[in-house]
Amino acid sequence: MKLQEMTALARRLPDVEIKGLTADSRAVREGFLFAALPGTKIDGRKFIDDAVRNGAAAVLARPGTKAPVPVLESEQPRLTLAQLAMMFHPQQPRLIAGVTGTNGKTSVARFASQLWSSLGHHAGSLGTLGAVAPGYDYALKHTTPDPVEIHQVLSGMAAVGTTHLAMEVSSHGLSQYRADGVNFSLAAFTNLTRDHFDYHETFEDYYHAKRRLFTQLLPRGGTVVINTDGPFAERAVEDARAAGRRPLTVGRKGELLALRRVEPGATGLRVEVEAEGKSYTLHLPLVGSFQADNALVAAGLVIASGYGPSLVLPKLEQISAAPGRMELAGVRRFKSGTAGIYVDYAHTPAAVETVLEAIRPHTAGRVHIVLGAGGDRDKEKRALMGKAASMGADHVVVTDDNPRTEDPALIRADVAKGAPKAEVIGDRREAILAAARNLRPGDTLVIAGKGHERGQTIGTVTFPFSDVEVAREAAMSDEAAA
Ligand SMILES: CC(=O)N[C@H]1[C@@H](OP(=O)(O)OP(=O)(O)OC[C@H]2O[C@@H](n3ccc(=O)[nH]c3=O)[C@H](O)[C@@H]2O)O[C@H](CO)[C@@H](O)[C@@H]1O[C@H](C)C(=O)N[C@@H](C)C(=O)N[C@H](CCC(=O)O)C(=O)O
Ligand SMILES: Nc1ncnc2c1ncn2[C@@H]1O[C@H](COP(=O)(O)OP(=O)(O)OP(=O)(O)O)[C@@H](O)[C@H]1O
Ligand SMILES: N[C@H](CCC[C@H](N)C(=O)O)C(=O)O
Ligand SMILES: [Mg+2]
Repeated sequence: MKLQEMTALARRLPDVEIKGLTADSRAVREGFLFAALPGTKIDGRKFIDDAVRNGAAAVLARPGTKAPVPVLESEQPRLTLAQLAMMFHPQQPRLIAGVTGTNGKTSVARFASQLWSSLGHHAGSLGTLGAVAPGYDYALKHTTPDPVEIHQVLSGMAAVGTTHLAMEVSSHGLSQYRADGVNFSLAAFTNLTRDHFDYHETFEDYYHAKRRLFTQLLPRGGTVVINTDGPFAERAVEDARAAGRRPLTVGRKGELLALRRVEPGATGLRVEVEAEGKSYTLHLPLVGSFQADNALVAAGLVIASGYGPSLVLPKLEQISAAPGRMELAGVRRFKSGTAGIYVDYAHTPAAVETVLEAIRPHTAGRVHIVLGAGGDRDKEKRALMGKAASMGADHVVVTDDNPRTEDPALIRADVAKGAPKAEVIGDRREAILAAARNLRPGDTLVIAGKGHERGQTIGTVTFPFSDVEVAREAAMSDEAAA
C-alpha cells in the first residue's frame, strides 16, 4: 500500500510503497515501515540502522529523527502506528465490544461471545486466551497485542466471517495506544483494583489509562456497560457521561440489570435479576459468586447490541466458565466424602480475596490455597496477595508463579510478608502435591495465579507446566493409593 494513502502525515514525503509494518527491527522485511517507538526500556530509534539493513523502506518516529530512508514524523508514533495498522488491514468484525477492568475481562469476553453465538451470530473473543472464533484460533502473547498484530488478527477473524467480537483491552494496551485503530461499537468496565503498579504510578494513572476505552476509543454516543459494584464505578459512569458516551449500569445498583440475589449451590449459582421491571430467576452453571457480576456485564453488552433482556438472560443458563477460572480440576475421594481442587487465575489481591470468599460456601471443612506472584511485575501487590490469602484461607502454601528474571526466593519472601504463618515450598508442583495431601473430606484447595497457563517462565525460558494437570495428578495418585 502507498504510504501517502495511509496517512496525511506522509503528504510531504516521497511516495513509498509499504509492504508491511512492524515496531521490531528484527521483524523488518524488504519494503516494511519500521516504527521506532520510545520504549519503556530502550529507545527504538537505536534500531533504525538495523531496520534499514533488513530492508525498511520508511521509518515512523518522533519529529527530528534522522534516517537514510524517508521518515514519517509523528508527535505520537504509537498512536500513528495504530492508525497505520488499521489502514493496512482495514477489515474488522462488524461489532466489536472492548472490555476493560482489573479482573473479569477474559470471563466477560468469553461470556459475551457465547451469548452472541447462542443468538446465531458468528462470534469470537480476543484476549488473554488468544483470538478464538469458529474457524479461527490464534494464540497471543499479550492480552492486548501490539497494533500490527491486533489488526492482522481482526482482519483474519473478519475473513472467516466473524461479525461479533468481545475484545479485552488491558491498561498497558490503552496507555500504549495498541487498540486506537479498533472500531469499537460498545465498551464494558468490570472493576478497578490494585495491579500493575510497576507500570502505572498511582491508582489515578491506572484509572486514566482504563477510562480511555470509554471516553476516547469508543465513539461519541456509544454505549458502555458498567458494573456498579467496584470502587471506581461511579466515576466511570460520570466520566463516560461527561465525554458524551452512554453508560448502562448492571450489578447490585444496576439500572439496566439489577442483581437482587446470588446463592451459591452445588451445581452453580442461583441468581435473581431484575430487568425492565421483570424478575428473572436463573441457574448459572458457574462456580464463584463474582461470576454473576461478569455474567451481567456480558449480558449488558449483548442487550446493548440490540436484544431484549427476556431473550438474553435465559441464555446465561448455558454459558460455561473460561478455562482456569474457578475450574474444578480434580477431586480427592475419601471414604467419608470428597475435597475439590480448583484452579483459578487470581493474580491480584482483590481476586485472591474474591475467590476465597466465593469458595467458602462450597466448603464444609477448611479452605487451602497455593499461591505465588509473578516476577518483573508489581512488587507491592505481593504482600497484599499474601495477606488476602491468609485472611481468607485456613492454610496457605506460598510457592513460585512465573519468577521471570527475578530471584524466586525474594518473591516468595515478599508474598510471605503478608502471610507469616504460610508454608513456603518453592517448587510449584511439590507445593500443589503437598497441599493436596493435606486435604480432608469437605476441604477445598484453590491453586491461584496461573489458571489456563501452560508454562512457567523461569529466567527467560518457559518450561511446560499446567496447574490443571498437576491438580489432576494430585487427585489421581490419591485414587490409585486408595
Ligand atoms: C511494559 C510493556 O508493556 N512493554 C511492551 C512494549 O515494549 P516497549 O515498547 O516498552 O519495548 P522496549 O523493550 O523498551 O523497546 C523499545 C522498542 O524497540 C524495539 N526493538 C527492541 C530490540 C530490537 O532489537 N529491535 C527493536 O526494534 C521494540 O520492539 C520496541 O518497539 O511494547 C512491546 C510491543 O508491543 C511489548 O511486547 C512489551 O510488552 C512486554 C514484553 C510485557 O511484558 N508487557 C506486559 C506487561 C503487558 O503488556 N501486559 C498487558 C496486561 C496484562 C493484564 O491485563 O494483566 C497485556 O496486554 O498483556
Ligand atoms: N468480577 C470479578 N471481581 C473480582 N475478581 C474477579 C472477577 N472476575 C474474575 N475475578 C478473579 O480474577 C481472575 C482473573 O479473571 P479473568 O481472567 O476473567 O480476568 P482478566 O481481567 O481477564 O485478567 P488479566 O488482566 O490477566 O487479563 C479470576 O480467576 C478470578 O480470580
Ligand atoms: N496478564 C497478567 C498475568 C499475570 C499472571 C501471573 N501468572 C503472573 O505471571 O504474574 C500480567 O502480565 O500481569
Ligand atoms: Mg484476561
